[in-house]
Amino acid sequence: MAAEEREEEMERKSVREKARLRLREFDVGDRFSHLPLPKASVLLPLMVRAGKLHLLLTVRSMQLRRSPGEVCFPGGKSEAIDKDEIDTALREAKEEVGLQPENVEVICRLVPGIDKMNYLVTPVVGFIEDTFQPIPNPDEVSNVFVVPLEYFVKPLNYQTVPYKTSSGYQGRMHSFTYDDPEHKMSFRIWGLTAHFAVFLALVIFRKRPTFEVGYDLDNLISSSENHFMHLYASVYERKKSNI
Ligand SMILES: CCCC(=O)SCCNC(=O)CCNC(=O)[C@H](O)C(C)(C)COP(=O)(O)OP(=O)(O)OC[C@H]1O[C@@H](n2cnc3c(N)ncnc32)[C@H](O)[C@@H]1OP(=O)(O)O
Ligand SMILES: [Mg+2]
Repeated sequence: MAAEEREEEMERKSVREKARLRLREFDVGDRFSHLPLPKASVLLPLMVRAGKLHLLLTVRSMQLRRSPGEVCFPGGKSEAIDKDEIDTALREAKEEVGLQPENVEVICRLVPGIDKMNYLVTPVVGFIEDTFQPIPNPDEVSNVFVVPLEYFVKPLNYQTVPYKTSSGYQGRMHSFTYDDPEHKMSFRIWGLTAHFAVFLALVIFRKRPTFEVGYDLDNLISSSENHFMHLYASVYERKKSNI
């Protein structure tokens, strides 16, 4: 290995090691697994490219019934064969973009979110190699692209949009437009996907973003869990009153 390559390899390892340590502090493990909602998982695939962390994202096929054409992470609903949320994320990533589970270094599970169908969606963070060549399954995925993780704290094109869930919970959603130099295309990343990407960037970079977030950044762990519990309470109350 040439000296330059050796240096690059060492830099890659140190970027990964720093991120790994920060992520482990935020690992929720199976603490939310008992909640009585249908389950889904997404894989937040991190890679180091040109010395910087990047996230891999997909564009959903236009043929899908749910959220066609939207940007999301590889992922999907839990199936009976899945042992836990990590299994679901890895199985779905294999099905959707041809990522082999043995090529993912799983680091942690982060605080879940709730989607518009009231699924409990667990984000699983894992490292992949930057040499990974996705094989999109055309039934589910129409495109795959990568975004520097830093974009989710320091975007060039950002909006915040109001939303109200079916359970009556009101909030604001992040919406990023990313001009991808590789595909020479713009991608809009919003909603739950943007929410997970922002949280991941906050956990890893520990710096104040250039836009408002609904967290106390000095107490990110408790603040993110409180945020989720408010959302969950509103969904739970609604489900109870519908019984
Ligand atoms: C409250 C905020 C709400 C929002 O944020 S909306 C704004 C932006 N959108 C987002 O952020 C996307 C958020 N959603 C997601 O990430 C995903 O929908 C979520 C929650 C992880 C669930 O994963 P999905 O991908 O919907 O589920 P999935 O992968 O299990 O299945 C998708 C559909 O594909 C189908 N499918 C699976 N394998 C297939 C195959 N081999 N050939 C053809 N179709 C196949 C599967 O049946 C499913 O269809 P359906 O949804 O049941 O109609
Ligand atoms: Mg899916």
